Amino acid sequence: MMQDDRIAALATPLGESALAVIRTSGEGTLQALSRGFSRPGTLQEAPGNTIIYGWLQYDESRRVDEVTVAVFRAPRSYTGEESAEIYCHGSIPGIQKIMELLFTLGFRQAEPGEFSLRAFINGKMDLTRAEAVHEIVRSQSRKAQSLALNRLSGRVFEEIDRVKSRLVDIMAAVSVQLDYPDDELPGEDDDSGYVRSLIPMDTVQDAVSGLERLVSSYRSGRLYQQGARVALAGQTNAGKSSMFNLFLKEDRSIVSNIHGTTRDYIQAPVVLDGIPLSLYDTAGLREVDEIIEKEGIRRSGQVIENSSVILYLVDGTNSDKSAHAFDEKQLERIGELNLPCVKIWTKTDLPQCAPAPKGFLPLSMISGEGFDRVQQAMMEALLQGERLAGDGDLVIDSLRQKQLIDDALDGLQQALTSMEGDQPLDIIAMDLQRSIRSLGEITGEVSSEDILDRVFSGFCVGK
Ligand SMILES: Nc1nc2c(c(=O)[nH]1)N(C=O)[C@@H](CNc1ccc(C(=O)N[C@@H](CCC(=O)O)C(=O)O)cc1)CN2
Ligand SMILES: Nc1nc2c(ncn2[C@@H]2O[C@H](COP(=O)(O)OP(=O)(O)OP(=O)(O)O)[C@@H](O)[C@H]2O)c(=O)[nH]1
Ligand SMILES: [Mg+2]
Repeated sequence: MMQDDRIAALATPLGESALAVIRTSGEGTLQALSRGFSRPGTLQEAPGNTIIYGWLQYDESRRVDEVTVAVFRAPRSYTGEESAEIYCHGSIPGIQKIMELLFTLGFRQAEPGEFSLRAFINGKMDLTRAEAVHEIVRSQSRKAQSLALNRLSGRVFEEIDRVKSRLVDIMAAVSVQLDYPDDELPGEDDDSGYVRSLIPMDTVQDAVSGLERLVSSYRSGRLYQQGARVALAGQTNAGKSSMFNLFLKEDRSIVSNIHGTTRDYIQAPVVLDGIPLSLYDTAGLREVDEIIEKEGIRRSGQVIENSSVILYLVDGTNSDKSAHAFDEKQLERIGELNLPCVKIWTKTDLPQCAPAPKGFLPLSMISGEGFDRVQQAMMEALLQGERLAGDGDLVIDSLRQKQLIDDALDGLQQALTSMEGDQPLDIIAMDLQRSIRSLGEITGEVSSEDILDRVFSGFCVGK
């Protein structure tokens, strides 16, 4: 990607809307834009952070749209470059015509994430903030958006920077010793004590626990951003579709006492505790020869295998022994797949319902009794020991960041082991250096084209 040319992109969805925003950026943007503007002088002389009204046009007789243009002067803009935002009418052909005009004026279509890439290159934001911009746009729940806002305001950056600067201080002292090994070198026998005086264990331990906290927030970060797939499974008539409707608070899936009512699985989105869930009602499991139902069961099997958590329902009023054996076989298979599973005993409102066996949560779809407990158990299964994040918590949501923190932790743990094993100072220094490098990569202080490509290519065009 070149940084010295002018880029343009639609920043809002392409569709019918009251207004649409087209972003432009790069040195010479206002000069270029003014050649297609009804008031070229006004636009060129406009101070930064002002809005100019006028027409986009090839000339007086070939007008393209009536617009307002927001003017940003370098370095006071999102990208840090001279920029302009065009507020036009939100019509698809209108937008297309404006983009064509911009191309003839010397702008090119921006790559995905290119505005944010430029902001990073021009020192407007570090990589954790740039990733947060993208995470905000993608957030599917209010909680996910709040957590991404914390990151945009620099909370991840600050935490990483805090840990890193302590390690850098240690490295500085270590480097001096490595460069001038003869200075104040104590006796050979007392080497480890001297290494420990240069590298305070508790500072390294503190760095480890800070980084471990961040890594462990990743699971809930993922959960808030990506959500989870929840499959309702069990034999026919167990109450899966009833439960599906209970989740959605809507009569969405057909419920009947005829076994095999649901054949095609049904998917619906639902947000629970700020976590966007994809809920699947599946075909009841049973041995059948009928070809359509058989296919429905096969497809449901795939949905179940690909879910993050399974809610397995058993009809508590069914006293049939072979039915119980069938359930046990299914649960065994789920166990083998290593999928988290919540076992639910349904129809507890009916007098013929047997008491829920050990490990099963009782539930009545009619009264809703037990539903809170089931939802809670499902969340616990999804979080696997993590606690739910609060709005103000520091939670990471980038696999890239998580992997780099893992690398940094690895280096620190290695350093600690080497210290315990009284390894020479230069070996320990290499481990510390590796950690520092990984931390620098998280914020983008250390970066390469590859890294930047990986971060920004997933963005939307116009971001
Ligand atoms: N019109 C508009 N609204 C927007 C954005 C945008 O790019 N344009 N944003 C895009 O994500 C978000 C806000 N983020 C922004 C970040 C920095 C600057 C900016 O111009 N910063 C300058 C000037 C700051 C100042 O005047 O004090 C700077 O940092 O130097 C603008 C928006 C959401 N709303
Ligand atoms: N009393 C009572 N009836 C229930 C309960 N849950 C489900 N039912 C009834 O049980 C029958 C089957 O419920 P569904 O939700 O259709 O069962 P399913 O698991 O989706 O069945 P298939 O689609 O055939 O696999 C319906 O008549 C429901 O009204 C419950 O908790 N209490
Ligand atoms: Mg059903």
